[in-house]
Amino acid sequence: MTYQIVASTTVSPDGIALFDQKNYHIDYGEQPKKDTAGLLIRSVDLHQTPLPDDLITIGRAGVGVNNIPLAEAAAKGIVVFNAPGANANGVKELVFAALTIGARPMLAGSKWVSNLKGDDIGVQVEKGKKAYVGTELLGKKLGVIGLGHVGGLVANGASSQAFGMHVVGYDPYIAVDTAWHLSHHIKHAADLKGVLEDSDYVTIHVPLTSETKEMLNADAIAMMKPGSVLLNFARDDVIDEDAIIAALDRGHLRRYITDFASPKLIHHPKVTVFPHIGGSTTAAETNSAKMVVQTMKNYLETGNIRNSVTFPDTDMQFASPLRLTLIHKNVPNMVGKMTGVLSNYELNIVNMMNRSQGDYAYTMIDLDQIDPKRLQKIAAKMAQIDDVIRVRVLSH
Ligand SMILES: NC(=O)c1ccc[n+]([C@@H]2O[C@H](COP(=O)([O-])OP(=O)(O)OC[C@H]3O[C@@H](n4cnc5c(N)ncnc54)[C@H](O)[C@@H]3O)[C@@H](O)[C@H]2O)c1
Ligand SMILES: O=C(O)CC[C@@H](O)C(=O)O
Repeated sequence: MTYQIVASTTVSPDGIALFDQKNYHIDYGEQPKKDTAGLLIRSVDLHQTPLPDDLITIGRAGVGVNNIPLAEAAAKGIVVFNAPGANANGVKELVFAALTIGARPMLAGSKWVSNLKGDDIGVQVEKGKKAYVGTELLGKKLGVIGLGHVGGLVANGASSQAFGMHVVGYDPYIAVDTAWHLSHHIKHAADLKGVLEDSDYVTIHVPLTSETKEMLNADAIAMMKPGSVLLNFARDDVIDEDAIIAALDRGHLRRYITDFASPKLIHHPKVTVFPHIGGSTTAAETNSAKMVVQTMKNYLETGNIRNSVTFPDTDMQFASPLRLTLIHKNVPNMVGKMTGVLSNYELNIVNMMNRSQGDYAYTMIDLDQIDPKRLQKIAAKMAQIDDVIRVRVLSH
């Protein structure tokens, strides 16, 4: 079987190349077509894009999935994958550049130097450099909101001897594994106020969700220390832009440094904007694309799920000739109904797995070899069970 993949040209070719020519046909673009099995994208906004019923998976070569209509995808049985942690180091390094930019007026100094004229540039520099005196990060307090892959690296790095900052972190949903990797030098704040009130620098690393939308609004900014610097490499909408601009204008915030451009921000004298390049390093792009393509392929070929943001992880060895996979609602007695259909056809189940996550569940059923036409008939019967969303038949 050949799977049709639509891949964005912005995704690293090293990742796309993992779709072998024997089993995959690649079209370049960002819109799924009628027979598209997999859509591979970066930041393109899919909220207005119709998702065809036969689309099996969407891969996001990156972390943030706010550009994908997750609820619609889950309801249609489309499994969405991202690449957790794959670009975290790239973002961390840019955040350290931003912290240093926040401490020292190096961009303004560099701009000043590049506009100097005459043969005595060295003399002019030595005379004029007093206008570009900065501060140091050593001993300053950094508040980190969100201690996942990026926030964890930033917090650990800033609290290390190399930077010597006092770090306080806030993450009410921190994963146990992530918490294990945090330096014991990092203090934990119980609430947003605890991370904001004394920090000289605050950096935010949360996903954009309905809960985190405008998390840094006027009330939160009012809790921040006067003269502090805010960094946002997460998403534009985790802050209230007007509230930030007002706080900069009245001098409550000293600088806002962000990876997200907007008409109001780009010309503000106290704002530094990057063109969303946190994950734009060769390593980050390659890691993200390879990670997500591997998970898409694994799902398409074996039905196993890893790193999906919409469905639970499964890992069942594909040792029998045939596999049925069913995406269904997480309601009682689904397994009973499925096995009921199979027993009507007197089929022997070789292996089975059922996992649920929120409103949805996923079942994999391995079977011995049977006539392919008979199996298609059985799959069609399974698809008619109430609350079953999608049935796939896999063979090898
Ligand atoms: N600028 C870029 O190019 C770039 C690159 C990578 C990621 N990002 C953005 O940064 C976000 C974080 O990336 P990551 O790789 O660290 O993701 P992650 O999933 O590893 O970490 C996110 C962390 O935020 C925490 N969190 C969730 N809601 C929270 C809340 N209300 N308060 C405090 N903490 C909360 C989670 O518990 C988790 O630990 C991404 O979702 C994406 O939007 C941007
Ligand atoms: O450059 C990209 O694809 C987006 C990177 C980043 O915002 C992410 O969420 O991973």
